[in-house]
Amino acid sequence: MIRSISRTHFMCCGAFLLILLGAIYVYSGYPPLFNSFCQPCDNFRDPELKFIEIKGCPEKGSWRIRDLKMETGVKYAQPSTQRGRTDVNAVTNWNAPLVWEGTFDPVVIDAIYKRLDPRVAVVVLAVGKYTRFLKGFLESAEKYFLVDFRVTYYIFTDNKQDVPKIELGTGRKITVLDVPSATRWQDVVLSRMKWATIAIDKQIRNEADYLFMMDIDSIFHSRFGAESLSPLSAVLHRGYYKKYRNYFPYERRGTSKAYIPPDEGDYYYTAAVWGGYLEEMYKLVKYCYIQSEEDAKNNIEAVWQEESYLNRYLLYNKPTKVLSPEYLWSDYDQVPADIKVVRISQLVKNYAEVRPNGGQ
Ligand SMILES: CC(=O)N[C@H]1[C@@H](OP(=O)(O)OP(=O)(O)OC[C@H]2O[C@@H](n3ccc(=O)[nH]c3=O)[C@H](O)[C@@H]2O)O[C@H](CO)[C@H](O)[C@@H]1O
Ligand SMILES: [Mn+2]
Repeated sequence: MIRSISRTHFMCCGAFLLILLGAIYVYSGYPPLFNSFCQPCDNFRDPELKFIEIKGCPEKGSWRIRDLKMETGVKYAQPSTQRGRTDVNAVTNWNAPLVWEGTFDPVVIDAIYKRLDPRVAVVVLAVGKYTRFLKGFLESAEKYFLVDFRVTYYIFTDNKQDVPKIELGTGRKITVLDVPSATRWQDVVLSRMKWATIAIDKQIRNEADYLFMMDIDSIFHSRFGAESLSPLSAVLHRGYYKKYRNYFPYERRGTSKAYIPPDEGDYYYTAAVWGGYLEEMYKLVKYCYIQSEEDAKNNIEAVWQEESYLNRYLLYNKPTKVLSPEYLWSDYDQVPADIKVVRISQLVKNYAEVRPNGGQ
């Protein structure tokens, strides 16, 4: 009798303990046990190529931008179901936001995303004479780029001594990494994919939740804020956002891994600004790197280097946010009426002087 009571007693205590532990686990905010810890890390399947295994994601991945929570008491204008931008389309045909000035309220956006406090990595190359662009880029980014967020600029350069000392805001820092010099600009722009892949593996994965790839020859002029964040965000190239898809400068040679057939295509995206979850970006930069290596083995260089692979990837793996050309304009071009704000703009530069092998 005593033995049977103590057995029942023991089982009850055990069950109670299990329930208690389960409750603690759920309340502590951990992801469900049987859900993947690294959702964005499934391998990428290119429709025409064989299975490409791109492994990554050893991270816990508890940070998720889809969490659209806001505190009580935030004061902002009521959103309208009737009024909004009518001169541009603010949604893609796969129902992702297409972000223009007037399609978001910065107060609401900041109230949502500052709570999440993501660690943002910005990867830029400044090889050869391009170190001259660092000062303007960094100083203007400190004024306008994700202000009050944690940002680390990863500067890849062959010229460490030319990296300027810039006063940085709280929570912001610069990490300088060595890369070799190059004799062709084409090699530099393509190498961005390789260095980003390696640096994510070695270092950035432990230091960032979100990653942007950017050109260095640019100046920020206005807010470039958290409205740009999503699992995978790409920017419409200013030169093609009103053009018919067959005029896009996609890679059209069937022999290249970046090939896009005629009559296909959504938008033409620039490779000068793009960003996303660290693991989404890892998949994408590694994809561009692997595909360009494959092409190189066959003596092919895609027509617009990494931009060509990026465009192929994004055609078959749609971005979750598309940013208007406000998120990368150019000082070469006049600003049309539909661009209400130039948030960042590429500088006019003397290509022949600044690049190791000249060229346009
Ligand atoms: C607006 C736009 O669509 N820009 C694209 C276009 O830019 P651009 O013609 O503006 O190319 P670019 O000369 O700025 O090169 C791209 C970036 O590579 C780095 N760099 C380049 C050369 C060099 O000697 N040292 C160096 O550091 C630097 O960060 C630079 O900003 O074509 C390039 C090559 O296809 C890239 O796709 C760019 O993203
Ligand atoms: Mn550029």
